Amino acid sequence: MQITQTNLPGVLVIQPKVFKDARGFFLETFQAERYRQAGIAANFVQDNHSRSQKGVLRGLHFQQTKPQGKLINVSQGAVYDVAADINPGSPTFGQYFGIELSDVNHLQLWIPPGYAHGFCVLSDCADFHYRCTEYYDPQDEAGVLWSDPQLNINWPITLPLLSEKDKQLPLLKDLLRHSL
Ligand SMILES: Cc1cn([C@H]2C[C@H](O)[C@@H](COP(=O)(O)OP(=O)(O)O[C@H]3O[C@@H](C)C(=O)[C@@H](O)[C@H]3O)O2)c(=O)[nH]c1=O
Repeated sequence: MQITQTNLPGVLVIQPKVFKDARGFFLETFQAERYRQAGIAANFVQDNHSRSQKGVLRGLHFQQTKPQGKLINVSQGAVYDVAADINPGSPTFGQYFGIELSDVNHLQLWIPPGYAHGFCVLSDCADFHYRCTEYYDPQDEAGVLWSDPQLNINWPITLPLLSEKDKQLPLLKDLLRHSL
């Protein structure tokens, strides 16, 4: 497995070792000791799977007091996945990292607790999996609008399909003003 650092502190791209043979392929999507050695020293408590159709965008989401670290992979299809630094105290505040994750490249993304996260679907359908370091808490969840000009994310789609909740997410500047 290969680990690549990104522009955001702690956000890592993981290329697992893929064993291909006449039957298909095999790969380990998680192995506690090896991922710990790679810098992902996390206690995972919840596994999630969402399926989305082409053009869907979910995000940008985070939990406020119990932030979730997320270890992400796509088992079917392709997505553009984004971690955004929304912490005003961070040297990379306002920056983001985006990467295509797919069932062809088998890449994984590790997003430590504290970042906002979202993705959009590039294939007809995508099965999106993520392992979290904190339990989901609907009272604690928050978000930033996907098209926030301050983040200026270069999404590979222009007219995404959004949940009603995600359409109404605030801009980062308004979120920070209210949390002061
Ligand atoms: C995220 C989540 C949702 N749900 C429920 C709540 C709701 O009825 C339904 C759909 O929830 P949402 O619309 O919030 O799902 P979704 O928009 O897919 O939310 C996810 O988006 C990505 C980008 C993330 O980073 C995740 O942390 C999570 O926020 O599933 C759970 O039961 N557990 C969970 O962990």
